[in-house]
Amino acid sequence: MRLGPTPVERLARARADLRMGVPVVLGGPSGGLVFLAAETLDPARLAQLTAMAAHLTLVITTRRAATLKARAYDGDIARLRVPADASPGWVHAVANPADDLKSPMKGPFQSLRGGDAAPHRAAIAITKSARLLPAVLTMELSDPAAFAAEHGLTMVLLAEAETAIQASSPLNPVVSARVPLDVSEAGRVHVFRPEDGGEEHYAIEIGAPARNTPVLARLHSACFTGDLLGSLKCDCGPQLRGALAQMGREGAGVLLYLNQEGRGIGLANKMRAYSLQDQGFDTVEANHRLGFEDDERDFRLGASILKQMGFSQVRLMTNNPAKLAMLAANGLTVTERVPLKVGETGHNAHYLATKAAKSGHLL
Ligand SMILES: Nc1nc2c(ncn2[C@@H]2O[C@H](COP(=O)(O)OP(=O)(O)OP(=O)(O)O)[C@@H](O)[C@H]2O)c(=O)[nH]1
Ligand SMILES: [Zn+2]
Repeated sequence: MRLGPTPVERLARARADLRMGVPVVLGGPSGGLVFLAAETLDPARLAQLTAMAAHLTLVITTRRAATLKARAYDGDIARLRVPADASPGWVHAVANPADDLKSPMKGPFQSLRGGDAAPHRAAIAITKSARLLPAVLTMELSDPAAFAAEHGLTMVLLAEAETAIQASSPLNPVVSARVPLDVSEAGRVHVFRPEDGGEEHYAIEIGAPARNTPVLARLHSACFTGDLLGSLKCDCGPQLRGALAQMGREGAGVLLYLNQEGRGIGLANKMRAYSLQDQGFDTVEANHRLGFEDDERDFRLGASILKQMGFSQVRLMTNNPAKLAMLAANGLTVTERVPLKVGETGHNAHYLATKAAKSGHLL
C-alpha cells in the first residue's frame, strides 16, 4: 500500500482547499478542469485565471439558474460563460442571492450547451459537500495532471469523485461513555466518525434498550439555533428535549444527533436562508434561491448507526415520511411512527405549515 492519500482522502483535502479559496483540479477521461468555489474566490486568483484562459465558466445549479432566468441545458446544472471583464463582485452576485432583490439585473447570461458537463456536475457536488454555496468557477485543462503538479494543487479523478459522492462513507464507532442526563441517569453518548473526513455524529442511548424488540428512536438533525439558542423560528429544540424526555419516561430509547445542520447545507447557508426568509421567501423557496434542494441530508447515516448499534426494529419519533421511507429502504423495520408535535410558536407556525404543504410532513 502507498502512504499517499486514497481517492476519498484526496476528496477530503479538496473540500478543505475549496473552503479556503484554493483551486482544485478534476481529471476527466480526456482533459479536465480546475475549479474554485465562487463563494471563496479572491480577486488575485480570478485575475490569474482570467489571464490564463480564453474564457472561464461559472457553473450554478438549475435551482439558482431559475431565479436568475438563465437557461440550463445540462439537467440539474447550468454552465454560464463568464464575461471577459467580470469582477469578483459579479461572480459573488451570481452565486449568492443575498442582493437579488436590491439589484435584480445581473444578466443577460450566455448558457453553454453541448460538450461534457460531468466534471462540472462533480465540481458542484464536491462544493456542496464542503457546505459552500453551489457555484464554481471553472477553467478547462488539456493536461490536468501536469497543471496540478505545476501549481501544487489537489487533484481528484472524475470517476473516483463520482463514486465517492454517491457512496455513503463508512461510520466507525470511536468511543462511548456514560453521561447522566436530567431525563435519565442511565444516559450514554456514543461518537461515530466517518472515514471521509466529514462531521462526526452521535448516538444518545437512554437506559439499556433491548436489541431484539422495537426501540423508541429519534433521528435528530443538528440545529444550532434551535437546539442551543432556543430559536423560535423552528421546533428543533422542543423536539430534541421532548424526544429525550419521552425516552426517559419509558426508560429506554436511542436518539441520533446527526450533524447535518440546516437540512445538510451547513450553518452559514442556513443563515443565508434565514436572511432570504426575512425578505419574504419560505423555507423551501429560500433553499432553492441559494441553489440547493429543499433537503440535502443523507438519510442513510441514521440507518447505518442504528444497525451498528444492533437495532433492527424502531418505533420512530417523527413527522417526516421521508425518514420512515429511508429507514425501511436501508434495512430497518419501522413498527410504529410516534408523532412528535411540540414547540409550535407564533414565529414557526408558517415554517411548520410550509413543511406540511411542500415537504409532505404529517401534521
Ligand atoms: N435549510 C434550512 N434548514 C432549516 C431551517 N429550519 C430548520 N432547519 C434545519 O432542519 C433540520 C430539522 O430537522 P429534523 O429535526 O430532523 O426535522 P424534520 O426533517 O423536519 O423531521 P421531524 O422533526 O422528524 O418530523 C435541522 O437540521 C435544522 O437546522 C430552514 O429554514 N432552512
Ligand atoms: Zn431548528
